[in-house]
Amino acid sequence: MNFDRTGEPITSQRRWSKVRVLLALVRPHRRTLLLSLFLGLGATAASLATPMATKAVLDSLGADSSLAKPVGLLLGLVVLGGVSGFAQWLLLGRLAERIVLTARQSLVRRFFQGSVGDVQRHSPGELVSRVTSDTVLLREAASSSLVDLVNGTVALVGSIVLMAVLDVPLLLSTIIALVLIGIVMAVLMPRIGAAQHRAQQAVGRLGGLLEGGVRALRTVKASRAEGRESERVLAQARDAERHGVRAAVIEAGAWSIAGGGIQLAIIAILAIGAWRVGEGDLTVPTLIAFLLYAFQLVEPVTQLTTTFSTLQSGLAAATRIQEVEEIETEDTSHGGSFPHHGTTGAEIRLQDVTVTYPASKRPALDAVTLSFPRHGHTAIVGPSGAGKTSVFSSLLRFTEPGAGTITMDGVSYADLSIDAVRSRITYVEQETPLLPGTVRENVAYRYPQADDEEVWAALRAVFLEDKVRSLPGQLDEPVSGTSLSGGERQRIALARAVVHQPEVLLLDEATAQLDGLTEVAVQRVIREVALHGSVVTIAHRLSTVVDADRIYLMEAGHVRASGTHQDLLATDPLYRELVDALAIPTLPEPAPHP
Ligand SMILES: Nc1ncnc2c1ncn2[C@@H]1O[C@H](COP(=O)(O)OP(=O)(O)OP(=O)(O)O)[C@@H](O)[C@H]1O
Repeated sequence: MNFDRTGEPITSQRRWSKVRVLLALVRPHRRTLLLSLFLGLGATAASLATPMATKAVLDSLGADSSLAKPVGLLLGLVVLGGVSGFAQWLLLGRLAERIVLTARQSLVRRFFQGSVGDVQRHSPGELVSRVTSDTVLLREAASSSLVDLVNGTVALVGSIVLMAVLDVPLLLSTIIALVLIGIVMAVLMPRIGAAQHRAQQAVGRLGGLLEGGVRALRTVKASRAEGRESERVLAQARDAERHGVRAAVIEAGAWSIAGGGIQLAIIAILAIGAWRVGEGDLTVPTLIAFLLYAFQLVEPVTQLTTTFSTLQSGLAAATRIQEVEEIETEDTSHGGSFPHHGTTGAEIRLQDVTVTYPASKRPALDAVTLSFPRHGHTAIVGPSGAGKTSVFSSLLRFTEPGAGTITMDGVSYADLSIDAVRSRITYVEQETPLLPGTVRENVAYRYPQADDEEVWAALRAVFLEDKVRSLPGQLDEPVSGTSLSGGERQRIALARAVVHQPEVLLLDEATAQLDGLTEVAVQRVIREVALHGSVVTIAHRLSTVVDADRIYLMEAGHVRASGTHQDLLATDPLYRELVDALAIPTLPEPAPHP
């Protein structure tokens, strides 16, 4: 039995599921594959018939008959083989590219349609390597290898049958060589596959580490850790090289054994054949035709060796692709929608909501009850790990609660589609990621139908109009080429939230210190959106909490207290501690209650 890297046995069921990944890729292109198989068989048939046609030419020499017919046949076979082979390779080249596209489409859709938790369990660099390099390995296995496998087998079996027609005793040495080669291959091929799988895993880890390192390049440099970081990434490159070399060495061994075995069989055929010709037991044309078949065997045998190796590498890639295929896609349209509502904003309630993450024993939210009114600003505060982000994840349905209910405008989330819920919520992440594209595309991301006037108005609201007008491309300036500061990036994300009046705005404030302008922009956005909609903030700034209409103080998955800033200051020591940490400068202590 073979074992994978984790020590888990590679059972026939797991092997079969990898094959299923390959077949699923091929299925949409089966007609093209069948056509190229058919053309390949044409080429194989032509090459199988060639020794017989050669024998016919040689036989006609002694028989005083016309040479024209057998020579014409030989020429015809050469043309048939050439044309079929050419057409087959053209088709296969196209098929390979289509297969790689099919695989990439399926993976990319999984990434974007899988749940946040499932997708983000993988490192981005790892996922990239699966889309870019693993699909290429799979492409070879799913296109030319499948065709080569069939053609090689037909050529092998056809040659043996035709050799048997020519002379059975001579066939014996060929059969012995083929059986020995088969045994050696059965032992070596799984080892090639395992080494290739490990090399691919190392390349995947390399992608993950590289992505993380480049993302944190400033920290790396400021910590003078360039050498350490590149060593960490290169260790994976060396690991990939080690396993790659191991696979190549085994492959070279397998290839030489296969080729060498056939060469030895040819020598044996030549020696035995020559002796039998001398005995008058065999004709020269038959021996030549037999030798031509034996020489022809070199190609299918070595081709099958290479094909098996390519298939192994494709199956190893299929395993890694299958891991992504196992990410369940979210059906965002399943469920009901809201009845037409004429009012602005939305009222949301969480009733006894409990959330426990798969990897965790303790619930992140434990029977939490919260309500967010249709209009106004509600802040959630609490120490790290209190469950604030989990409230947002539940509101956005990134996470489904294990117990309890969430309702929006009185309709339970259970009766609503994910699309219906998310269509009414605008979310500003703490990290405020900008997407590849222009300033306009980034600002209008949530509301793509926004016209230029609306985009400029949103930029104006967050004090970014002058900055964007100063860029050479203005709204068409790509954000990747723009040296936007951290605060400016946060304000682009805020502009994205206000380009269209949101019904519900979930704002996860940055924990890092905001520049004064950005802080004012945050307050302004909260105030304006809260006039007509519901704003819920995960607040990390004193300026955000003081004006909130209501504050929920969370601790260890519970709601510990709620009220206004002044209420909580007066009643809750944990809140006072938090405020002390947030306050710059510290607020004066409230006057003691009489
Ligand atoms: N995907 C996850 N898998 C397992 N545990 C998680 C996951 N996300 C959060 N947790 C855990 O759930 C608890 C609540 O996390 P949550 O992110 O909601 O807290 P938070 O109040 O937002 O913290 P912070 O202010 O540090 O962001 C923590 O103990 C956290 O470790």
